[in-house]
Amino acid sequence: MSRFIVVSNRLPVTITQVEDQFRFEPSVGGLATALSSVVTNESALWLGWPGLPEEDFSGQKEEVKASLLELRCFPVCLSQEELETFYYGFSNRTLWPLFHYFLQYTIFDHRFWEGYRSVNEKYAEAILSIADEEAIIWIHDYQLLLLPGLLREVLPRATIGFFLHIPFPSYEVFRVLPWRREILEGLLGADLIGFHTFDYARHFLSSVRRLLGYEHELGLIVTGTRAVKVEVFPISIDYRKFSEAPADQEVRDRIEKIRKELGDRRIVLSVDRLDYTKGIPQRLLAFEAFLERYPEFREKVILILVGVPSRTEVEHYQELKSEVDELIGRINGRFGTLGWTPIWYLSRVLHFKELAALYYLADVAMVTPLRDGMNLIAKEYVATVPEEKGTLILSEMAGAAAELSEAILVNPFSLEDLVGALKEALSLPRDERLVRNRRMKERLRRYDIHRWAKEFVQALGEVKKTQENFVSFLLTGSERQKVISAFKRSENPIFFLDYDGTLVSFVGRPEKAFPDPELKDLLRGLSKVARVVLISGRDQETLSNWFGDLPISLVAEHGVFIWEDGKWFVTGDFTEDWKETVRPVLELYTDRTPGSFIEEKRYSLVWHYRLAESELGDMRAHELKEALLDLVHPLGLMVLEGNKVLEVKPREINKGEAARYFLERGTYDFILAMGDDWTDEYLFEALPSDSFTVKIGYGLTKARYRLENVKGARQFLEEMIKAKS
Ligand SMILES: O=P(O)(O)OC[C@H]1O[C@H](O[C@H]2O[C@H](CO)[C@@H](O)[C@H](O)[C@H]2O)[C@H](O)[C@@H](O)[C@@H]1O
Ligand SMILES: O=c1ccn([C@@H]2O[C@H](COP(=O)(O)OP(=O)(O)O)[C@@H](O)[C@H]2O)c(=O)[nH]1
Repeated sequence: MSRFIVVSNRLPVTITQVEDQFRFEPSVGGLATALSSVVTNESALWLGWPGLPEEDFSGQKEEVKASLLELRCFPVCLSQEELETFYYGFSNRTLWPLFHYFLQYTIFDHRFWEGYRSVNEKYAEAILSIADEEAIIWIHDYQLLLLPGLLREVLPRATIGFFLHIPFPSYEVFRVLPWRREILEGLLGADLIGFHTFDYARHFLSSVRRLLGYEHELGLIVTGTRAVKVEVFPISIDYRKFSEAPADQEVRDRIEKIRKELGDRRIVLSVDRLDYTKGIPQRLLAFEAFLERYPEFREKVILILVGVPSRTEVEHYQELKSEVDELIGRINGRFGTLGWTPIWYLSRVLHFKELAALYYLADVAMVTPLRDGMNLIAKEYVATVPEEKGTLILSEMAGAAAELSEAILVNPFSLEDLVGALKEALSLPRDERLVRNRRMKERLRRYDIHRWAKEFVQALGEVKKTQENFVSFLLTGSERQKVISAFKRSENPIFFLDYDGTLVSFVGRPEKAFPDPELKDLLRGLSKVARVVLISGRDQETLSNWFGDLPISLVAEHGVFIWEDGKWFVTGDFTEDWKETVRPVLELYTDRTPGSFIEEKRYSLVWHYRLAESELGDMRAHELKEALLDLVHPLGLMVLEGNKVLEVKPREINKGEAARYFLERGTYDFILAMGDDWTDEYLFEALPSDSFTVKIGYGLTKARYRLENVKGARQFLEEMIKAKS
């Protein structure tokens, strides 16, 4: 069994076939390049696709597998058909364009989706063959969005991290995906989800909230069953490897050779996979416009354009290739002279040393994608180029722009911006270049790829610890029997039961959550075997209308009123004059938040926002709470935060105080309390330590136990009745 497993669609090595020999070469692409320096540990294994359809090596599968295992790579072999639907289909004709805001290129095809799901399942099976609950599994990128959820079903305790290398689009774009919920649920199988930038994380959190209804606090999402952390980790590079490359003899020789060929011409460098997200045609058009507008630079500048063929079976990539070829031909034909070709075009993969030589030589690197998750070329260039020499032109739409703010930042859709940036970059004084590069180099040196990986893995461990605070025991198995046996032995038991969210589920309007006949029977049954106190935030009238016919006690408004022997009495000397001061503030927020409304109780005012648009509701609730804090304190009031409600009420009223009223007037040898939200935490906290306290649902709690939902709570209470009969 392996301890640390990295999973990505592409292994960091790709198989290529030369005659009947297989060669294993490093894969190109940011992810493969970045992570290859992370999986170095003996017990680590990298699982992924080796880059060729399995039909191409079917006769030698075992041999290939063995060679890959020696490199600590565990292959997931994919057939041509699987690649069609999973890789060229859903991954690169649906998710890739959609997540990069190319809606016009996005195809929604059910066949692609089926293929995507089944290949994700195939990955899950492969992982399960080498991992158990103790494993740390780090999954990468958009090809495997369902994998965390699939693994979680089988390994509920495993440590699973997920990192997305491409942008997560705004909710308005993501919402068009027909399988948007499945995708989010798949991701939420992870313990930690990482993004390159704060904006991507923000977009993800917003989609989770709007589509699945899960809130978050400082990036911690609490679903019905788990806590998942969302964090920002901008990927970096192996800084040392790049900064030290120019000292390597082979790199020096290459530099020398190119320099000789170019003389003192200035170099503008452009390196990308040939991908429509990279803004290559726009860059070429800008270079053309630059030569046109500034003739003094003709013959003095060369654009070296490296375009690495990529995803060549997808039509938009083929179209891009033709477009780039044509543009280069046109520009070279238009401006070229016998001694000067304006654009040198390399349409192949360059190896590290070739690339390093170009980075070293380039006066300007033009990194102007229309959208890019991060873009490592920008970082590699800054790390390699001498500090007094290079200038980086960087697109605002690349994740890297969030860190490399000393670059000349451009909007890649603006020809004017691009042309102006080229002119500025080629004219920047030496000192200015030095200052800018030093700052960027220092940042990359400190936060390199090792730090990135280390911080992610560390954060993964911390999430696991945070989760422990959430997990009061699920009330199952022997623990459940223990509680039931204690109840069976008791002679004078008491149950404190919350109503909404505990005995009935939430609905849009509170008055609609009335008790069903089964619940009434359940409470009647319970009242025969224990003293039952229904302890709620609801008003007196509702509670006595609904439950007045049962032999149970009722607590209304969190403890203001108690119903015993068929009548209500008030538990303290409360006033309501404060309402005139507080009500206008609540009204102001109600007017500003469609869907919200005020509920007036005898001694409290409640602002409900369950029906408001979720993000707006949360934002307004936050603002309202702030606005109320200063106001309520001198009035002896407090603001209580419940489930999509804010309640203003006298400070001394809470469910804990209400429970004390009963405990001081009787001797009980078994105390059970059940509740689902913050108002019930006062109850859990106030009870003696040997009480049996149960939180319904998942969340931070003082309760000893947890039950998953209303259904589970009712089932448990049924068992309690049976135990005594
Ligand atoms: O595997 P391919 O389909 O050939 O594509 C190559 C890789 O492209 C993408 O790279 C992304 O990750 C980089 C590192 O985090 C980031 O700098 C860049 O902005 C992203 O586009 C893709 O995400 C990888 O999965 C591919 O392997
Ligand atoms: O000829 C090339 C072109 C690119 N790369 C590597 O490919 C990666 C490209 O990563 P980036 O994040 O810029 O974009 P991606 O291709 O992942 O979208 C970088 O690490 C480059 O060093 C390479 O090895 N040879």
